[in-house]
Amino acid sequence: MSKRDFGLYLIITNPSVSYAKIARVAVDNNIRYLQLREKELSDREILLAADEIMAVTDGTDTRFVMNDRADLAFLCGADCLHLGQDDIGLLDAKKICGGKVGEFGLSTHNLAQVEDAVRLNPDYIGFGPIFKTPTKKKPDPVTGTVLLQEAIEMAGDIPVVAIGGINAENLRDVLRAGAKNLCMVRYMMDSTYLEERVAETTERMNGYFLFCEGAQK
Ligand SMILES: Cc1ncc(COP(=O)(O)OP(=O)(O)O)c(N)n1
Ligand SMILES: Cc1ncsc1CCOP(=O)(O)O
Ligand SMILES: [Mg+2]
Repeated sequence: MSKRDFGLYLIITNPSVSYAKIARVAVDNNIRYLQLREKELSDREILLAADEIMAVTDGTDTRFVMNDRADLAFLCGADCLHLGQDDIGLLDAKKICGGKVGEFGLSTHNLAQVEDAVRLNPDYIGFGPIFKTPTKKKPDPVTGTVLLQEAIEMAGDIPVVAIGGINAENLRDVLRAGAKNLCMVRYMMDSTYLEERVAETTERMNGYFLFCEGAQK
């Protein structure tokens, strides 16, 4: 794992427990990025949710990420903004955020997009959907793990977050493809056992990384 990699990335979408509880679990488990991705809420509700989360994450190592919206990221003072292919571009987002938002992540769904994203030097690149997922209303075509491996190689030093359809059953396939960072939206959000799922997934990931280090010696 390179210094820039961070492991598990948490995204909040239709959670089964409160925002404050998720933020507490993220902080206690040293999760570096916690993203608010609520597609059905009003802008006002998103800002209220952001306040609830940042009341817990502020001053910790967990960075609060606003999804899609540079204006809301600026208003709530998010640590990071995540932009998709249909959102405003990174340079425009930086103009809006005026230095108040320190980090930026970009979504990609194929290798051409990864190549473009690398040129913009974001703090991380999301890549997927790796597998079929119902979480996104209009998902891009499934990439599979072979393309994921190529995306990770292409991104070089920039951390790649594998996303889309990842669960406890296929986690090992994603790790075998070389993923050092990944996100499981439904698996984490559909359960009231979030704490257990985060701890167990982090343990499995760290166990796999240690196993790989041992095999290289
Ligand atoms: C870490 C991370 N990776 C990818 C995405 C997906 O972003 P996008 O393609 O813009 O889709 P929506 O999440 O906005 O539906 C993400 N949010 N986070
Ligand atoms: C936001 C997003 N971007 C690509 S796939 C996806 C949804 C991931 O959700 P899940 O982990 O539940 O498949
Ligand atoms: Mg988006």
